[in-house]
Amino acid sequence: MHQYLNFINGEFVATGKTFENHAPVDNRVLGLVHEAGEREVDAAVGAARAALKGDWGRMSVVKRVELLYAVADEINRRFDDFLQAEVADTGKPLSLASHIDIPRGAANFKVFADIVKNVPTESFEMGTPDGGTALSYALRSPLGVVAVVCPWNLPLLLMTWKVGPALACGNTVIVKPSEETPATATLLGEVMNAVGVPKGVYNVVHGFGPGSAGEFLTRHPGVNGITFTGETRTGEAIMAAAAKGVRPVSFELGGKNAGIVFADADFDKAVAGITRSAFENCGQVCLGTERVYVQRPIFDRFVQALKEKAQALKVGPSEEPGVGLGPLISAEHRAKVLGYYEKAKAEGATVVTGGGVPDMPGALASGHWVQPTIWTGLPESSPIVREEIFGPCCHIAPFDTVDEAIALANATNYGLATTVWTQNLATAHRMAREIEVGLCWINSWFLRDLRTAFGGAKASGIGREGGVHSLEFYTELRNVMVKL
Ligand SMILES: NC(=O)c1ccc[n+]([C@@H]2O[C@H](COP(=O)([O-])OP(=O)(O)OC[C@H]3O[C@@H](n4cnc5c(N)ncnc54)[C@H](O)[C@@H]3O)[C@@H](O)[C@H]2O)c1
Ligand SMILES: O=C/C=C/C=C(\O)C(=O)O
Repeated sequence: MHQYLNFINGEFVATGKTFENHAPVDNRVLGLVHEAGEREVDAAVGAARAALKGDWGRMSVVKRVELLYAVADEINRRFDDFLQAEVADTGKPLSLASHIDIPRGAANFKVFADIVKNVPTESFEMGTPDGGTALSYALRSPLGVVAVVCPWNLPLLLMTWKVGPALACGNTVIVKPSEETPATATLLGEVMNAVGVPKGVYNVVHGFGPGSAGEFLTRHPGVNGITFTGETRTGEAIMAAAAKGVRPVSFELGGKNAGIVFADADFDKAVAGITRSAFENCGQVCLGTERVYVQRPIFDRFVQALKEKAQALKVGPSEEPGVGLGPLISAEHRAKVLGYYEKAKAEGATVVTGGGVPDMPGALASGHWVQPTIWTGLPESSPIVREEIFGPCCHIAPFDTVDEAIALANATNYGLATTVWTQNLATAHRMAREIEVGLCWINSWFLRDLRTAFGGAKASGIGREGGVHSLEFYTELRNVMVKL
């Protein structure tokens, strides 16, 4: 039976306490995960602290950057190991993991290695009251020991999106992967040892949230900052933990994103874009679209076209060619999503397609499958339109004016992302300016330039990561004033 061990101070560490890791495609047991207790979390924080004081803390930026490039190259050299591990843990299609998850898992190290190598700081010269001058210059130093708490939907990508800049800025990290997806964070420990990253720089503790590794880590007084991606309500709990000791947080949280399609849009591109944003990764993407608003003249045509796209999605296991939709991550999450499917029916929604569970053959019948689903006809007040479902489903409603589209999109406590489809420049820029989100895609979705600011507004997050913006969280900026 495969064992997923903790990774502390360069060593793989078993504990006496394990839990099963299940494959979403057929619920088979993939292995046993060794849950870290307070002792292991304390050891990981101690190792990270020691590394800051050791070789890693004394290492030049040039050498650090070389090591991060080596990490990326080793991930790419072991591409298939990471691909198989990620696909087993999540059930996502091979095509998706091989084009997005694993390549980005490596790229996240290279982009921040390049940024820290090239980013300038500031300097000012001023006149002083005695008629002389003074020179100020800024220095960046590492934040210190950083806790990285990760979700299960894009496990490697979202973990290295944080570990990459953290290490590039000279910090050390303790990663707490989701209990649903332990594999690739553990595998990265092998990579760190293989390329010579000093022990204690990268640590992994497995477990759950409350009363387990997640809580022990975020409450640990030796942690200098917490970067977290997950549900908004989890963010609230972690923020409370971070308050003791006044530790900074960087949060990527939940969303209930709107997709807005104007009558003048390129119709086929808009249909393809909304299909991706609603159903990719089985709807388990925080940036995904669960609320679609379509301008009235093309509403019926658009609903029909999206229905055809949803019904054309091949549902099946990762390795099957042409699979477009895998399972949800767990039986628990599937029960949550199916609860919303039932709620929509009970509220009288028009079920355009889906709303249930596909028939799967053999062992696959034990997987966490749901049908891609489209609803119309519900009021904006419905929980289906208000609450994050995080599954392959969306509600489509018509609108008439730009003002109405903006009001509909903004009528949520979330503020993560939106995707707007129009060929009218004025409309596009007005939507971009007035929609209250951190990420606005025009005639595109999930198109990523890693140098740009990434994050959510309102209840969807705190702070921005990406490009030089990551340095604001992962470093302390010190101003030095010299009297000349
Ligand atoms: N904004 C983004 O970039 C982004 C990206 C991916 C996922 N998400 C969000 O994440 C959610 C899905 O992921 P999930 O179900 O893993 O989220 P989750 O909040 O349930 O768990 C995320 C991580 O937090 C840990 N955790 C839970 N409670 C904790 C606590 N009290 N203290 C410390 N750690 C705790 C979990 O063990 C897990 O590792 C969705 O809401 C989705 O929108 C957001
Ligand atoms: O599910 C959420 C996806 C988040 C994506 C990123 O953080 C990224 O592309 O850097």
